Amino acid sequence: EVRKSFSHMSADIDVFPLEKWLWCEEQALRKKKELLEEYVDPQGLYSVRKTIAQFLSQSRGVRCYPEQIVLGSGTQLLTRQLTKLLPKEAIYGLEEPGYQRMYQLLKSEGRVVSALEIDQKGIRIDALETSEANVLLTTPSHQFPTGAIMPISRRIQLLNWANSAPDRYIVEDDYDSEYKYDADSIPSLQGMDGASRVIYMGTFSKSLLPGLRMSYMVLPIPLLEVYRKSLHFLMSSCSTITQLTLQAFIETGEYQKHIKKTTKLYRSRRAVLIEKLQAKFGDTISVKGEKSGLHFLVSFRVERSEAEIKRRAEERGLLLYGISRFYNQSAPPRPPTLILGFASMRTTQMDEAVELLYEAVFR
Ligand SMILES: Cc1ncc(COP(=O)(O)O)c(CN[C@H](CF)CCC(=O)O)c1O
Repeated sequence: EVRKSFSHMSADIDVFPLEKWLWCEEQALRKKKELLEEYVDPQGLYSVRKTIAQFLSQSRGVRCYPEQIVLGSGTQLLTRQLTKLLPKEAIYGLEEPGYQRMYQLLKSEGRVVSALEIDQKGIRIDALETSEANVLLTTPSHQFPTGAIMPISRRIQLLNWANSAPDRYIVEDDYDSEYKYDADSIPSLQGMDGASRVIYMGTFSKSLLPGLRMSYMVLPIPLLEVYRKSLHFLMSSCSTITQLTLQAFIETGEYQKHIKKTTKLYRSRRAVLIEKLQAKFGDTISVKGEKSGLHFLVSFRVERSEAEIKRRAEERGLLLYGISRFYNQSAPPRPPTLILGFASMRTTQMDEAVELLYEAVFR
């Protein structure tokens, strides 16, 4: 149904290789069921972390030992654990616009958070340097939500920033980095970091399903030592079954196959949707952030406000998300801008969804 088809938070279950996943799950359960009798390693099963470390090295140039990986059921939960490893007087810098749930999480933890200006290359170094922030959360692969891809030059500046004062860290949130269309994949910041300044965050929510709640962070060795001392009491928050199934799914090559297949599918869904939007809206819209990831931004050169467009869409049964949800400490700019996801947008739904969007903007 077309109601949630523009949502950047939803996946398309019809695209998920359920039969293969179930086969992996059955193998895992039959061969390793005794692991379910006990609590496994708080960081997640070593064998699973080894598989993920190998995958990260090949796909993202992340350099780490399995020991440095911590599995967690969600990026937020891992970030909460991370704040307990960092100096308690740390000041957190987040991108503006940025991942508002991370901003809200840090505030709820009583942390000092400053929202920092970005440009078309991602976080601005001058904004970072004039701020008091010493822990920066950034999304260099595909800035969330604008889609900016951070070039190597800016990445080097960022690493220089992190190395020019003590207790500075960069949290590299690499969500949906598996999907690149018209841009070559730039290796991770973590792989360029020679000084244990980068904490790498990843998730299977975008490449597989958010419902699996399988995410991970890669801790630099010094922080791993703090983790082992201060968070040793935590039990793993990820289901052992899901861990074992994911391991089998990666080791049998099914994960790589799925990424290839969905990259092709999402590339074409994205192209067809943009074509239909441009055919319908002409030069009243501008699209950006479509070179990678599972969503892009559309700005509308119209008088109507974002809130008004959202409301009229909902009246017509179409759920929309506006850019203002990602502004934490400043007002969103004009013109009204929406974040349109295409991972769960079937091509058969596009005409209806675009028509409803058009009515919400112009009727
Ligand atoms: C920047 C960013 N880093 C990670 C995740 C993945 O988190 P997890 O599934 O917990 O591993 C998301 C997921 N995207 C959010 C949930 F869909 C968007 C919410 C909204 O827009 O309110 C994200 O945007």
